[in-house]
Amino acid sequence: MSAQQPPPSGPPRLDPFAPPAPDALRPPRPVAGQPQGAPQPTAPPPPPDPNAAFSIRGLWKRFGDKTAVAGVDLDVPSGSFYGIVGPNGAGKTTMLSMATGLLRPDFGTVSIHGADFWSDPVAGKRRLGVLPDGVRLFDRLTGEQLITYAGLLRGMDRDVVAERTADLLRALDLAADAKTLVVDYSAGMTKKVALASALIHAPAILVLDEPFEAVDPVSAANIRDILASYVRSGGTVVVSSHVMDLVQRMCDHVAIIASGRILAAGTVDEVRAGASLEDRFVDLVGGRQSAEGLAWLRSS
Ligand SMILES: Nc1ncnc2c1ncn2[C@@H]1O[C@H](COP(=O)(O)OP(=O)(O)OP(=O)(O)O)[C@@H](O)[C@H]1O
Repeated sequence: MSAQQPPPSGPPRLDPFAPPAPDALRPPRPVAGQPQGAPQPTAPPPPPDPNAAFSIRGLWKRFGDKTAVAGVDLDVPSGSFYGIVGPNGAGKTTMLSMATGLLRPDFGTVSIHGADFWSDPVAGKRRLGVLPDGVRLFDRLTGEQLITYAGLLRGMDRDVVAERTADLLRALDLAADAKTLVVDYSAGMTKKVALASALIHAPAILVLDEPFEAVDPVSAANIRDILASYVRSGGTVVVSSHVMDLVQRMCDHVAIIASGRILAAGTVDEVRAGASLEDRFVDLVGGRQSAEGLAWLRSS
């Protein structure tokens, strides 16, 4: 159809690629005069905290009919070691992807040290080191080449990149496999080389989605040491993990997320409220299933 032709008459057609109408995404607003027990209006969230490493307000993401993140407000204090925990499909990866520029939110804001992220994502990304979950790497490069590439992409000096690459390969126990193609790495080695690529430019904030998945215990302890010293020197770390015990020991703050909402957030001691983080998590999230339905699984 040429630009001169008038638009077709008749009822408007539905565009399958159009984003859902805002009102379809938001939680139902309580109606004035509803009977007792009806949902009450919630107070508007406070404005973004300019001192926080991340200040997230009213973040929403929907995929078709599925609401993955349903109005998250979260402040990650600068210099904190912040754990994000939640059951499978809770929305952790989706939330972190929106906070780090990998996925555009449907609604809401993300501020990094007071600056609105999505109005200038390139500036925001300069402050971040990100270990995304399940993103393909350039795996036809060797481990050494991949880390070097990440440093050069950040505009770093070649000599500094070479020095830091060697340091990172050594610290993450990858030096012997520096010349091996990443495609031939194990899952844990791949995780470590991706972590090294996120660290090379010494970012102010590190966001690590499941950094310990598939990593052996010695390497995991080395990574924990690296992250703890990074936080002691003023950096901020946000990690998502399913390992409650690890989060309780390693992090100073934690948020529990389920069905796209924050159920509890604060210091680890505030959130666990005298119980273990795991017990608190199970209390808040629920979902324990009995194995009764799997009687057929028992050997005779
Ligand atoms: N690109 C996508 N398209 C459709 N649905 C998606 C997409 N990404 C995520 N989802 C859905 O959004 C929900 C949240 O997924 P997400 O990966 O954020 O959860 P998660 O908390 O990181 O889970 P896990 O702990 O299992 O990694 C899930 O129901 C998932 O199926």
